Amino acid sequence: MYMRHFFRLFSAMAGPRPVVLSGPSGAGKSTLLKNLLKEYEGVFGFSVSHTTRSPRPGEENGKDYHYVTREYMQASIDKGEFIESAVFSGNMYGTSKASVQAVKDKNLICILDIDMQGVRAVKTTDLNPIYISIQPPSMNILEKRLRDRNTESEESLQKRLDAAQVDMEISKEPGIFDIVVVNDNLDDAYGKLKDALIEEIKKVQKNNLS
Ligand SMILES: Nc1nc2c(ncn2[C@@H]2O[C@H](COP(=O)(O)OP(=O)(O)O)[C@@H](O)[C@H]2O)c(=O)[nH]1
Ligand SMILES: Nc1ncnc2c1ncn2[C@@H]1O[C@H](COP(=O)(O)OP(=O)(O)O)[C@@H](O)[C@H]1O
Repeated sequence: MYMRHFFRLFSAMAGPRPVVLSGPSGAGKSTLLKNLLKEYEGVFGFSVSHTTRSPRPGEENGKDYHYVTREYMQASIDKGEFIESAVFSGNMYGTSKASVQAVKDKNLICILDIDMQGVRAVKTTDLNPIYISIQPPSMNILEKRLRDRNTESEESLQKRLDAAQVDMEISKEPGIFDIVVVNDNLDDAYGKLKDALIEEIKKVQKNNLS
């Protein structure tokens, strides 16, 4: 009884559990998380990563990513400012401590969109997120969606497809993810994602109302 009370108090102090969305490039992570941020404003907050890749048309510095140089990013990593960082498709990506803290300070559920290297690194921290894998229905559909997105050069597209193959294999290993959502029909996938998060969503809504 006493222990249960203690744990409840402890988890309330720690705030809501973060959510990690991972999965191959083109699986639909950004699309799904943008829907969540829109439908549940005041519940979710996005952990804005740093990257050395160039912004795509429509992307905003400080909103989608913090776009930085390699020199700046490496110096910040060396100073210990990052929870994790990785090289993906020739560019550096990383989650700064400040990005996650900014979301936690607002008492929101922090969403991290990170690759498999990031997932492994986060598992060694005390972040304790819910791990969700977003997977495409097939390699062919993934390739079509990535091509239709029209954001990548042929070289970048091939690198993403190679990484996707590895990602899809690793994601089958039991124990890495709490939930796997196959993004075939978007509305169905979004429904499954919401179902997986509804407990945490309700907790935050209740806390932020009281
Ligand atoms: N480890 C890690 N991966 C990240 C981070 N930010 C983004 N990524 C991953 O980097 C990969 C490439 O992201 P991006 O260039 O936006 O391309 P997209 O996935 O094709 O939209 C994706 O798998 C992201 O999940 C980060 O801070 N850390
Ligand atoms: N269920 C779906 N059906 C068809 N197209 C989709 C679906 N989900 C996402 N897309 C499209 O596929 C592309 C890749 O999705 P995106 O969210 O950018 O993936 P990720 O963030 O995982 O790289 C985008 O152009 C997006 O509009």
